[in-house]
Amino acid sequence: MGELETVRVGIVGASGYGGVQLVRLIRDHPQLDLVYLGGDSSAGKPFSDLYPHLSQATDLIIESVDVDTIADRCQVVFLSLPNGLAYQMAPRLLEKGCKVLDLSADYRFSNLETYKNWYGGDRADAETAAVAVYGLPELYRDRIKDAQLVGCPGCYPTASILALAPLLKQGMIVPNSAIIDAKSGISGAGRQAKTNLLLAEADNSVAAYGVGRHRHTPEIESIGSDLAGQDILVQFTPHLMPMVRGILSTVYATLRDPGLVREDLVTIYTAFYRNSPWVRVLPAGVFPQTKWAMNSNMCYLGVEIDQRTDRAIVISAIDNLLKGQAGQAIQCLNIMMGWDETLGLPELGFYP
Ligand SMILES: NC(=O)C1=CN([C@@H]2O[C@H](COP(=O)(O)OP(=O)(O)OC[C@H]3O[C@@H](n4cnc5c(N)ncnc54)[C@H](OP(=O)(O)O)[C@@H]3O)[C@@H](O)[C@H]2O)C=CC1
Ligand SMILES: CC(=O)N[C@@H](CCC(=O)OP(=O)(O)O)C(=O)O
Repeated sequence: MGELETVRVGIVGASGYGGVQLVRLIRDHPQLDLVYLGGDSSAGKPFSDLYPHLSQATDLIIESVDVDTIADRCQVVFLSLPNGLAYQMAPRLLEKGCKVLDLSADYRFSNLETYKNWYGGDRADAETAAVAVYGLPELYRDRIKDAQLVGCPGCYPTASILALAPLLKQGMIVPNSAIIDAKSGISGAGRQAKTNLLLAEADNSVAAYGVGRHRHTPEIESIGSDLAGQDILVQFTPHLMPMVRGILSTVYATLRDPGLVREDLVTIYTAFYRNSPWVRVLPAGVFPQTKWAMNSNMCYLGVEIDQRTDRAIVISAIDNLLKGQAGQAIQCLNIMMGWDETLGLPELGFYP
């Protein structure tokens, strides 16, 4: 096999939690060359001033965003920005020939009306949105391969959809019966200062938020409906946990076939994810914890059936900043470039 091409990449939103993961992952990736960092309030500062412990990773200075400059320098651009900004940049970056991976919600919805209902904003980029591919490789690998624009999934949707997908795809559950109880570490909220994210507020405490109305609900439902081949609804409740990283998503759904036992589910899930190196289905009776996934791009799945209620219970653990965000974006890029899906990504987590 010949040498793989080295690709010039840039990050817009480099100072944030997604940006800083990307800097580290790109530095450890054999085929990527980091040539551009962009931002807003951090513009003009060397990245190493913001993150001195990463000074050996890059000596780039964060620049204010100028699409022409980015496109001149980069073949691939990661947009790691608050919702509502990527759609103002992506169409021009694509026009100039860049491949774009958006970590925000802007390109996750094939139906822009759904996006506008939940996120607001005035979208004039329907043509661009129509060519975006949802960046969950385990389900859409074939489409990601040919994509120029990938809308990377949210962290809760990644954990929750991977837990539900085999059940939905194979029509195994009663429609609308899925209930998702999910917990996230605080880094899921990004690096912004907010009162509820203060140590004094969040430590030694667990709280639900966005109850019955979190914006990841329509994202899970739209992908879930695509898998099920019919419109489905889910009940989704997120919780903020007193930890930095990780998502644990526990999914309950009523099985159509009461005769199934948990070993059947292990077999079905193992077969479904047999070509997915970043999903590990655990043996019967084993359930994951978030710490297993910390600093790994792996999603761990544990499955069970409660014979009394005929419910499948699937527990999914990921690192919200890796498989839930920056790691998954690199996984998508690997596929877009025709590289091995695992290239440059951390497999083993930090433990304990
Ligand atoms: N955190 C997580 O676990 C996950 C986050 N996501 C999504 O990924 C995206 C990034 O998240 P995260 O890294 O956590 O967010 P952060 O709040 O940590 O970072 C946001 C970044 O956006 C930059 N930025 C803000 N406004 C502008 C602007 N007008 N022009 C240029 N840059 C701007 C900031 O730059 P500056 O400091 O220079 O102002 C900062 O670097 C978000 O859409 C988020 O919803 C998705 C999955 C998981
Ligand atoms: C703990 C926490 O606050 N988590 C974030 C989810 C992060 C994420 O994936 O959000 P996007 O869909 O905006 O990319 C939240 O609930 O808003």
